[in-house]
Amino acid sequence: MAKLLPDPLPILPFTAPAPGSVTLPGSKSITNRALILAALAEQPVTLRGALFSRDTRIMVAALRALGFRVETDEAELTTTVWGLGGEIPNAEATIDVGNAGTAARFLTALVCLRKGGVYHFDGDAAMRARPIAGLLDALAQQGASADSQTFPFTLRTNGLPGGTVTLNASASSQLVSALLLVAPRATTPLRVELLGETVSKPFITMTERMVAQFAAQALSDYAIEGDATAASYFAALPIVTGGRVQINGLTLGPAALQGDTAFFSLLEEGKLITRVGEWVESLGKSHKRGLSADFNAFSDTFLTLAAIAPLLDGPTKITGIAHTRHQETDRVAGMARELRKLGQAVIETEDSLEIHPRTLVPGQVIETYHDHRFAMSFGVLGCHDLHGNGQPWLSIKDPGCCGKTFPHFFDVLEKLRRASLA
Ligand SMILES: O=C(O)C1=C[C@@H](OP(=O)(O)O)[C@@H](O)[C@H](O)C1
Ligand SMILES: C=C(OP(=O)(O)O)C(=O)O
Repeated sequence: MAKLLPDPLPILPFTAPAPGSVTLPGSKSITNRALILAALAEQPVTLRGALFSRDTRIMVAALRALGFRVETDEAELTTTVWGLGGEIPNAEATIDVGNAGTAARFLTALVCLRKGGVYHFDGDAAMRARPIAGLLDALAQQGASADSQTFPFTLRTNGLPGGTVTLNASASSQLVSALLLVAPRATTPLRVELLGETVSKPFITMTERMVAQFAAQALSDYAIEGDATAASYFAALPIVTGGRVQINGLTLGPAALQGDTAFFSLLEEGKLITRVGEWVESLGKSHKRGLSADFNAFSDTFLTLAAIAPLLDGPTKITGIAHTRHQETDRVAGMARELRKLGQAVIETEDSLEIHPRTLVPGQVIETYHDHRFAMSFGVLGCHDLHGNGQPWLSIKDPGCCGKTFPHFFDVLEKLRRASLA
């Protein structure tokens, strides 16, 4: 467990360039998919390099509530799930999905494999506003019935007979991924016909590839990549502090499962960073021009760029992010509000933000809206030495909310700062 942080947490700026090394936590998206796929396997599967965070603990607790045997070893970063080949042991369970989108969507589809099951789902207040209706509608076409189209709901399940279902996944790609994860266990082939446009497409490809990995052979071990979204904060750090950071555990290239690695290419093409092996290096002051990019395919990283946009020359324009208004919080509105508090000029549309850098206003407490990405993104901005004397000028409210995906984030940042002074 991460140690208790002061709330609000003043961020100590870096007074020297940041040469240091970080090891990424395991990917949230891969860990929570692998937990589901391991539960569906015919044999025990051990996940290695697994993430231990609020979202993955929620998934483990839910699998146990459903009757699966799951053993975790946090020191070793391993989790073993005794797969039951598509059987869901418990016919009735109460499942708390917190604010984990992956758990919410994937478990809703998983329990439908059980004939005659009754499952009571609920989550955080924020989850009650997040999209699930499209998935419930698709599952209803397979014989499941829910007593509400939003959390909380009780889901009565009837197995997955297969055939064609229609799905509107314009709100979240996780609705598609949820069906794809369980489809191989349907009685006859299950075909998903998508209605309308889908967001966050690389996450659907990740699901397809992982389903194929688990289907190809009876796995006993599965290695989890480092979290590429978490890596975005350490890609941004040298832009803020100068110097370079070594990022261990990031998988790049064609083998990479995570589309969020596109953030690195964006910063490289924008000449904000350069990469040599695992090292990410700032290209220095003269190159710090604002960027324009469509973030639809890797939107979890838009907050990382938006938060450091005040330090870039000229405007930064971020498009393709309307769907993020229905995530942990309304991320577009929240980001505009926090940047304006810091004195920035922000033009907000339904699906975009344009940030025009202005002189930063010190002494602000950043509201985090129970959203880990606000805490971590503005945590990186706070590393900028605004006053030139190493004194904090920005604080983060509820910094512990980073525990959703990266419980030790602020410890890692502080270690890097200390390393920069050595
Ligand atoms: O499938 C996944 O693991 C995810 C899909 C994306 O969500 P949406 O499809 O809701 O955009 C992403 O934002 C989320 O952090 C993880
Ligand atoms: C959108 C996110 O999470 P979730 O899995 O809850 O959708 C995120 O981690 O940025």
